[in-house]
Amino acid sequence: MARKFFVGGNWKCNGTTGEVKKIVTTLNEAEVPSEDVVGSLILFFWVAEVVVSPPFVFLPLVKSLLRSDFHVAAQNCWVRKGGAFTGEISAEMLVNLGIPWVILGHSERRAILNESNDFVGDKVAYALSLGLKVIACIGETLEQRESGSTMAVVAAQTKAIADKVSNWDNVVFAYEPVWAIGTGKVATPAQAQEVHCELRKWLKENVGAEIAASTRIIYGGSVNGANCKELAAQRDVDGFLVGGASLKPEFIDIIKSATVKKN
Ligand SMILES: O=C(CO)COP(=O)(O)O
Repeated sequence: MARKFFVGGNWKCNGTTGEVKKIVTTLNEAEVPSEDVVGSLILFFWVAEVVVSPPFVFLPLVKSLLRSDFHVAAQNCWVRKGGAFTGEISAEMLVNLGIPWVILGHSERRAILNESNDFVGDKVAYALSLGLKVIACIGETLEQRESGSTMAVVAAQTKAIADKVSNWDNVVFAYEPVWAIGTGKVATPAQAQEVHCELRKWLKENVGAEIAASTRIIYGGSVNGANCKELAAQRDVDGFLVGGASLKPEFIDIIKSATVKKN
């Protein structure tokens, strides 16, 4: 089955009510290839799945205003059933609010909040068990890349998730090299393709050929309107997780890169 191009916008810890409304208006007015609008068999391969991820407090507002062919994601959720965990948001709450997606294991949470591979694996498994769809983030630091351990790091992060997942239908991997996040230093198309290809190979060998072929691996790290086309042309790049540029109108151009022909 063809992997549908996926574009996620991670708004991180940004925005006021006014700014959020402005971004949603821009998205709602954009003409992009999308599921519901196109909706025909002939153009099926052409469409993109678009998911935006505002901070928790804006989720209900964004969900209520956003066009129906785009979806929303939370940026995190608690690892198990909710309860006495002050300051946390549970997966049950996301389900209750009708939030279909959640981003888990973002490098900012791994690095700043000390989320371990195991902890992220548990979160992914729990969120999936409640029916949430998960964007699972993985990626190496500059130090790890320079010491030649990129694939070992990415494989260990993936294994901690794979060990706890049995149904892969609702999993998208986001490969986000830490050195490319928010730095303006984007991975070259060849660097992105290399890791995506290796990761797919890892999935084939350790999970199964079918799952490796159908699971989307998207790239994140300084993606913008200018560099998205070259990246989108890479065979194993199935879309993007966009930070800074997802707050700007150029996010629309990034969505449109879904139509770029693969090399
Ligand atoms: O972390 C990211 C998306 O999750 C990428 O952020 P930037 O696009 O701002 O580099």
